[in-house]
Amino acid sequence: MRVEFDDVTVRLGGRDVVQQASLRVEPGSVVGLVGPNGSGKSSLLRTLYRAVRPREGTVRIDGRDVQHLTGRRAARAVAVMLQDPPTDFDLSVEETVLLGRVPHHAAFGRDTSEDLDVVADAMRRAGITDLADRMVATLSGGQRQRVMLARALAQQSPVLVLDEPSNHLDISHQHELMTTVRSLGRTVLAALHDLNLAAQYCDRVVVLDAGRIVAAGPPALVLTPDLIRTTFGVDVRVHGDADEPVFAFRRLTTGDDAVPTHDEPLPESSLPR
Ligand SMILES: Nc1ncnc2c1ncn2[C@@H]1O[C@H](COP(=O)(O)OP(=O)(O)OP(=O)(O)O)[C@@H](O)[C@H]1O
Repeated sequence: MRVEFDDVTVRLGGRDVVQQASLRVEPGSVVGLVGPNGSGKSSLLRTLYRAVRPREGTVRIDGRDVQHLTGRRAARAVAVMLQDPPTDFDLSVEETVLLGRVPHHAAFGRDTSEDLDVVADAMRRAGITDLADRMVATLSGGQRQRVMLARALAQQSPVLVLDEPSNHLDISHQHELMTTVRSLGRTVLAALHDLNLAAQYCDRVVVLDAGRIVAAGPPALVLTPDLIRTTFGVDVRVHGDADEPVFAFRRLTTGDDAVPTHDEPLPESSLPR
């Protein structure tokens, strides 16, 4: 399914935390949202799964305004894996992953054998089969995050939203997660802090700064040292191939040139759309 943000502005706490964001995500592509803390990544994503209503603009899935979908249709279309999974779950891992099937049930419907198969497959993909009977509240942060991935996978929605999905995961599970996500063939929007993960696994990256989309395009074209320095205020050395850059970061030290601003021209490739 195609996802479109058309001139979206989000106002929270009396401030426009997302300003006139326009973005088109093609069906089956993996798009990474990157940007400093507070730049608006989560707020923009929240408009897609209707946790926030844009003050202006429209968010569409396959041409339909998400605000006009029924709750059930919206839940079938978009699954969400949040940044900080809840810790107060009084459910087992398997019961939690089964919650992903709810949008597929008729009212008061029971779990079917198909549900159980989908859940088993989702747990296998998320590497948590051996945790199936554990209570979620007893798991580590990374294990809990993988449970939330499995729940989102079990939802079988064509659009998947991941909000900083890897912040509790060790390095191996970070790569496993992104490999799994890429293999699904679904439309994926992921807020990511790790630019190396974004560069390696995303078809496109979208850079937000102070609520505005300042660049969008293929990672190797967008994530230039200049843009990284401007947006994140760090110096970067680029290793690896031109197609698959690997970044090493260094804090700007006193005496470095002043951090440039986005008023300076950005590479042409980086223009949104
Ligand atoms: N409910 C709210 N009320 C008021 N302000 C909010 C609310 N939620 C978010 N904000 C503000 O909106 C801005 C954007 O926040 P958002 O969470 O979208 O950023 P982010 O890029 O996802 O940040 P991070 O990388 O830290 O997760 C921040 O300044 C934040 O403080």
